[in-house]
Amino acid sequence: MKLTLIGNGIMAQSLARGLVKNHEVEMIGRNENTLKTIQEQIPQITIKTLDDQENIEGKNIIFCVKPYALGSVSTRLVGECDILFSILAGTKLSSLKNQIKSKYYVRTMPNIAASVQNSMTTITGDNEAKNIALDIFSSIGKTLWVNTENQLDIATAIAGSGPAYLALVAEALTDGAVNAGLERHLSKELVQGLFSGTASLLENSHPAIIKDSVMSPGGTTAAGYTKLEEGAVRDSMIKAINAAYSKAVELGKK
Ligand SMILES: NC(=O)C1=CN([C@@H]2O[C@H](COP(=O)(O)OP(=O)(O)OC[C@H]3O[C@@H](n4cnc5c(N)ncnc54)[C@H](O)[C@@H]3O)[C@@H](O)[C@H]2O)C=CC1
Ligand SMILES: O=C(O)[C@@H]1CCC=N1
Repeated sequence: MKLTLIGNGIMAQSLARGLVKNHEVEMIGRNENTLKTIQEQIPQITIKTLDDQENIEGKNIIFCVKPYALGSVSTRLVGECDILFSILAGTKLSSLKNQIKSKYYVRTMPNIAASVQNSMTTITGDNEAKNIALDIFSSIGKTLWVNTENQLDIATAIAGSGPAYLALVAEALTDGAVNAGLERHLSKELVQGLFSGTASLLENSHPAIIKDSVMSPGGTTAAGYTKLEEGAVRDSMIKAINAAYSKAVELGKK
């Protein structure tokens, strides 16, 4: 299947890197030089600059611009596409329907790990396009179909924004090891291994069980864990997800 990405930013490039393995990929952007540089890095894609009257008739579009650019880009699109897949945070299906003509509409929320084919992508929209959507986004990682846009907005907070939150934890742990006296390159390697091993454990174990099985009475883990509770890490995580979700809802009202 041929897929047309509109936008050439971080996410369009991440998606393209994964999608080229199984699909024909066209990338439409504003700047020819930027597109050429991207094509040098992902030679399988075809590139095209956005026309003032860009014909999308019969195409399968993955819309990858910033939410605020929906209005200005959509006025340049003519014709009716087959399926419009949007990755825009917060932007409602109703808003897409008002501004871009398509047979079917799908909202998706991938994450930056699409670039290494390990995205966690949440999807909702027209049921007629469900199987195609799951098939396309499965080629860049795991997928989860949900039935409401509200669920997708919550998924945006956790799986869309989540890499930034986990990256913060990874960076902080690394700094902690450096603070304790370990060389940075060794600290970094340890944290990479830690994340990968813990991700494997999480496939089959509840987080609380993992925590309980690590924490010995009066041991090192308990000593460190107390500090995390003092720093309200759990409370901060819950508040972060709530704030990101509220922002997605707010973007949807614009
Ligand atoms: N960065 C991330 O981790 C994720 C981002 N998203 C969503 O992906 C979308 C793109 O985000 P990024 O790739 O991070 O942003 P970016 O800034 O890297 O890319 C945005 C793209 O939109 C284009 N664009 C902006 N205004 C335009 C206009 N007026 N006319 C034509 N093109 C225009 C830019 O040229 C660029 O190609 C956003 O809607 C965001 O909500 C979704 C999941 C994860
Ligand atoms: O920060 C944002 O708004 C986008 C959506 C999810 C990840 N990045």
